[in-house]
Amino acid sequence: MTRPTRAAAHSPAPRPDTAETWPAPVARGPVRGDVRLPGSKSLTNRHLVLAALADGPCVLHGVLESRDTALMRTALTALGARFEPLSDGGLRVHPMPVGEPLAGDVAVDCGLAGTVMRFVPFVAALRPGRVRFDGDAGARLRPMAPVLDALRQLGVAVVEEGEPGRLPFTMTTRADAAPVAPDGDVPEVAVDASGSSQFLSAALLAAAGMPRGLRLRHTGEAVPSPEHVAMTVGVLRALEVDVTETGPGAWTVAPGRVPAHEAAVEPDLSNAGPFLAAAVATGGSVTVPDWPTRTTQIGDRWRRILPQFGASVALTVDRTDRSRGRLTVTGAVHDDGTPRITGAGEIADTAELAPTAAALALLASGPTRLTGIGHLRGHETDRLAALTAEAARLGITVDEGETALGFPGTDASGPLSPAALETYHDHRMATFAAVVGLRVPGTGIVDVATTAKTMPDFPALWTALVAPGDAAEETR
Ligand SMILES: O=C(O)C1=C[C@@H](OP(=O)(O)O)[C@@H](O)[C@H](O)C1
Ligand SMILES: C=C(OP(=O)(O)O)C(=O)O
Repeated sequence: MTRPTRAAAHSPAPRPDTAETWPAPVARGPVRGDVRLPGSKSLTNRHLVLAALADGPCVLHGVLESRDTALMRTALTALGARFEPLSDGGLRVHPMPVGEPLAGDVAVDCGLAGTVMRFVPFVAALRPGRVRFDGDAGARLRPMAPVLDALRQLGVAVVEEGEPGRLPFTMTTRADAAPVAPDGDVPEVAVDASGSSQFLSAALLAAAGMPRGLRLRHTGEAVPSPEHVAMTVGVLRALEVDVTETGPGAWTVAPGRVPAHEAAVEPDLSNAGPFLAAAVATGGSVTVPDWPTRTTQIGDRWRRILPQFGASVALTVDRTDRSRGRLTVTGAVHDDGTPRITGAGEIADTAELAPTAAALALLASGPTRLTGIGHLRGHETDRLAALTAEAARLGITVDEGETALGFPGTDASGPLSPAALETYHDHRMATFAAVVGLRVPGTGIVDVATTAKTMPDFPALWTALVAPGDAAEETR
C-alpha cells in the first residue's frame, strides 16, 4: 500500500480545492487592545483525562471548546466517562469505571490531536477490552512507537495496521495486564521521549488510575518541550496525586485514584502569542487579562521571547487576586512612529511557540535563529519544512537545518512579497500567516478554519483586534 510521506504532505502545491483563502487583515496602524483568551488546550485535555479517572464526579471551569478538546471528550465518553455542561459554563465530569471491562469494542478518532493519540491509549489500558485508534491522514505520519512500546511493556497487546509505530492500531488489554491487575510489583515502563514530551505525560496521567501506580523512566536524548512534562506533574500534584521525581528523567506515581475535585483551566498562553506578536509587528500595545502569575505553560515564555524582538513587556499583578494579572506587550517604534522589530539573535527550544516566533523573525530587520526545534517535524505537519516553504512564497530564503531555522531579516532579504499561504492543517501555520499578513497587504490564509484545532474563534478575535472596523462591517 502506498502511504503519504512527509515530503508529499508538505509539498507547497497543489492546493486543496475545498479550502478557502481568507484575506488576512492588514494593520492600518499600531494594533491596540485587550484580548481575553479561551482556555489552554494542554491544560484542558489533562484536566479532562484526570477528571475521567477520578473517584467521583468533578467540575471543571474554563475548559476550552475546540476540535482537540471535543475529540478528547468523545474518546473519554467512548471509554465510559460522561460530560454534563452546567448552566454557569462549567463542565461536570462523571468518571469512567476504571478497571471494569468495556461492554464492546471501541473506536477512537484522534483527529490530528497529539494529546488524544498519545494520552488516550494509556487511559484505554485501564479497562480490559479492545480499542482501535485512527485519525486524520496527517495523524498517521506522527510518531507513536514509544506509546505502543510502553503499552506492550505493560502487557497490552498492540497490532499496527499500517506502518509500524504509527496510527492506525488496535490495542487489547486483558484483565491480568499491569495497568488494571491489582496484584504484583509496581509496573515499570521505559520510554524514549526524545521525539515528544507527550509520551511521558501520557504515561504519568494514566498512572493516576493504575491500581499499583507506575515507575516511569525516560531513555534517549533530551526531552523536547520539558515544560509540558512539568505541566503534567504540576497538574497531578495539584490534584493530590503522589508523583515523585526519583532521578533525572525518572518518576514514580503512587497507587491511588485522583480524588473528586473542582478545577479551573488557565487561558491559553501559547495562543496568546499571535495576539501579543501583533503589538510587536505594528508598534502597538496588546494586553491579555487573567495572565497567571505562576504557571507551567510554555507560553509564559513570551515574556522573555518578545523583548528579543525589541518589545517591552509588563505584568501588572491583580491587587485582589495575586494569582493573576494583566500582561501588556508594547512594540518598539522608530522616531517616525513606524514599527521597529529587531532580529532576535538565537532563541532556543521555542517548541510550539516557534511558528509565531518565525513570523516575527520574517518581519524583523535583523537575523534570528530558532534552534532546538527538530521535533517540530513530527507535529501537525513538518513545521520546519512548512515554514521554509511558506517563507519562500513570501520571497524569503530560510536557512533550514535539521533542528533549526535561520531567518535573514529584511535588511538583508528586502521586503516580503504577498502570497496565499498554505496551512497544512496546522493551526499554528494559520496564525503564523495572520501575523505576517498584518504587515504584508495581499497575504491570504488557505483554510484559516484549521485554527479550530485549538481556537475556533481565532478569525473573529483576530479581526476584532487588528481591524475592528472590518469586524463591525462583518456583523452588520
Ligand atoms: O502535552 C502537551 O499538551 C503538548 C506537548 C508538546 O508536544 P511535543 O513535546 O511533542 O512538542 C506541545 O508541542 C504540544 O502542543 C502540546
Ligand atoms: C504540537 C501541537 O499540538 P499537538 O497537541 O497535536 O501535539 C501544537 O498545538 O502546537
